[in-house]
Amino acid sequence: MSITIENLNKRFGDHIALSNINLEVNSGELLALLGPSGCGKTTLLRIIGGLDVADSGSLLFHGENVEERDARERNVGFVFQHYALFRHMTVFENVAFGLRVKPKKERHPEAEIRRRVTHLLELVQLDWIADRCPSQLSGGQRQRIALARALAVEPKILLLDEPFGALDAKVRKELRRWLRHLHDELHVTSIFVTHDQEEALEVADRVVVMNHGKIEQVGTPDEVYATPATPFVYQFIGNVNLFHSRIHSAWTQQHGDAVAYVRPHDIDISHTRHDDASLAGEIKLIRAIGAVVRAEVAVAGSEELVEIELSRERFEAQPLANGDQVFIRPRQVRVFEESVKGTL
Ligand SMILES: Nc1ncnc2c1ncn2[C@@H]1O[C@H](COP(=O)(O)OP(=O)(O)OP(=O)(O)O)[C@@H](O)[C@H]1O
Repeated sequence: MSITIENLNKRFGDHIALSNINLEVNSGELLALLGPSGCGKTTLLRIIGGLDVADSGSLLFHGENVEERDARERNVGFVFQHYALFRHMTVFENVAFGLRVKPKKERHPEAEIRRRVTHLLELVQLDWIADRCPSQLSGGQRQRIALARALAVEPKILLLDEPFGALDAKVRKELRRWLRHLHDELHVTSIFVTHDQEEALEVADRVVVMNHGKIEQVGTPDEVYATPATPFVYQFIGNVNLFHSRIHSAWTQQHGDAVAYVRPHDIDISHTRHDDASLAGEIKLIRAIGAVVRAEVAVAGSEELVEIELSRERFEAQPLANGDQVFIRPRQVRVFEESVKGTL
C-alpha cells in the first residue's frame, strides 16, 4: 500500500506543527521520520493513521483519498513507545484481541484465530511465553508483543512511534535489527518515528529528515549522510566542523559569507604543510576509541576546536600526541551560504 501526502499543513493555535508536507511512501517500504523533539514527526504519523486531522492538503492510500475514513477504516496498525498491552490478558490473548473484536461476519473461526496468533508469536520469537501476563515480560519482549498484536489484523500500513524509545541501549540495538528482519519477511508499508539518527540510518530504506514542521531531505541512509541537502541535515546526522569564509577562505573557496561543512573523518592531519589549504593548529586532545582515533585541534581564528577522526592504522603509521604542531586539510568540503545556516 503506497501513501501520498500533498501540501499538508497542521497548526495547533499559533504554532505551525506541519508546513506544506509533500511525501511519497512506496508500497512495502520501511521509512523513518527523523528529527529533533517537537519537529512534527508524531503529528504527521497521527494524521496518516487517522488519529488527528490536517488543516489542509491531501492524504492518499494507494491513490485513494482517505481523509474521510476513520482510524479503523484505514486498516493501519500502531505501535507506541509505551506498550499499551492489556495487563489482565495473557500474551496470547493480547495478540488475539484485534481478531476477536472484529464484527461477527468478518471474524475468523476460533481455530483460525489460534493458528494466526501462534504464527505471529513464532514470528516475533515469543511463542514460548504465550501464557504469561505482560507484567512477567521484559520491556523488549513487551514491544515485540505489541508489534505482533498490531500485525494480527493484517494491517496494510504499520505506524510505529518511537517503538524502542523506552528501552535501554543494548535492547534497542537488538530490536532494531529484529524489526528490519521482520519487515523483510512481511513487507508491510511501515513508517517509524525516531529522534535517533543511528536508528534511522540502520533500519530504514529511506529517511525523512524533519525540522520545525518541514521536510529538509528525503533519501536513503547513505544519501542523507553522504550528501546532506541542507546545513541542518549536515549537523543533525553525524558530526561536522564548521569553517567560516571570513577566517578560512581557503576552505570555503568563495567570496562573501559562506560556511564550509567538513566531517571529522574527511580531514587529513600531518606534521607537514601540503598546500595553501593547510591550516596550522595544535593538538589539544587525542584519544583512541576502539578502531577510531579522535583528535581535537585548535586552529587560529576559531574558538571551537576542530574534531578529526582517523583510523587506528593511519594513526599508527604517523603517531600524534597532545601539544603537537600540525597541519589540517580537508578531503571533502560542502559550502553553504551563511544565510541558509540550519538551526538545531
Ligand atoms: N494536541 C496538541 N496541542 C497543541 N500543540 C501540540 C499538540 N500536539 C503537538 N503539539 C505541538 O506541535 C509540535 C510538534 O509536535 P510532535 O509531537 O509532532 O513533535 P515530535 O517531532 O513528534 O516530537 P517528540 O520527538 O518530542 O515526540 C510541538 O511543538 C508540540 O508541542
